[in-house]
Amino acid sequence: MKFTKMQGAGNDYVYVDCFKEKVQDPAAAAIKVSNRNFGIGSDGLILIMPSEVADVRMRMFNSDGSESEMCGNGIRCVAKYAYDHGIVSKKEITAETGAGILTLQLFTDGGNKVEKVRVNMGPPRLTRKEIPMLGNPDEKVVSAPLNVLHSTFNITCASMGNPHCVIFVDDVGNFPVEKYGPIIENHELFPRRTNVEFVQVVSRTEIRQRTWERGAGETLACGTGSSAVTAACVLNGLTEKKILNHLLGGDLEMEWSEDGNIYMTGPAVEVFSGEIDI
Ligand SMILES: N[C@@H](CCC[C@H](N)C(=O)O)C(=O)O
Repeated sequence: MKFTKMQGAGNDYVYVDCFKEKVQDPAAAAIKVSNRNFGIGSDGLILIMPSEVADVRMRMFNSDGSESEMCGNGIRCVAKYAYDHGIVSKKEITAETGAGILTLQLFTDGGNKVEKVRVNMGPPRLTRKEIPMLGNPDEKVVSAPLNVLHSTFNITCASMGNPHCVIFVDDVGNFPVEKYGPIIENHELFPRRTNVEFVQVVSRTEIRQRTWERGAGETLACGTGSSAVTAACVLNGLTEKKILNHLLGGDLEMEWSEDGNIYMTGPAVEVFSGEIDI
């Protein structure tokens, strides 16, 4: 299988061009290629596919083989691959995902390669039934208490096509993400599990985020997570609607716009290409 390794803010995936390649069992391939000792090493596998309703289609698999509806850092890299490898020739493109059809704006460098992408991530979906979460289906979850081990956290939850649980902490750098992340990911409140974001507010326009991803563990960045966090910051009255998010692997510019959609702007980088037996 021919592949290209790409990363967006350090959130790295193995990408397969399914305009040319066929992947029989993507879940098994995701587990194999993601292994950082015996495989290529990544947070998961992303298939770049033809679409009947958009310029390109993305399917995304976590490193444990589970499929997610959406990947924010991944969709920027899909857009870069599609433009740089001649699948599209426009600088505004559409992409079909499990979270619907998204519109992306591409920014190129001097060599006409994409270096930055702005994505309309759509609106945050805030009710329990949309996330999904147990409890009153029409209720929003904003700063609701959740007991984990011997601590109580106030959680704010949102779906960006995939589920997110946001927790504000005082010192995110020293927060034990590995201790609490997996317990909240698998908490009975979330029937499809959840991604978990730990966030420190630096100012009204700047935050720091670490993410425990469903199906992958702690990663260097999460684009859908950053979008859910932007909504959570505003809903809790902590920041303006336009913020700079510092993640472990880089920065994302975020905006919850007046049109109700969340816009994310960030880097997309091709690392290397190769071939692997699967
Ligand atoms: N890192 C991604 C999200 C990947 C999927 C997630 N782990 C899930 O299972 O929903 C991003 O940048 O959004």
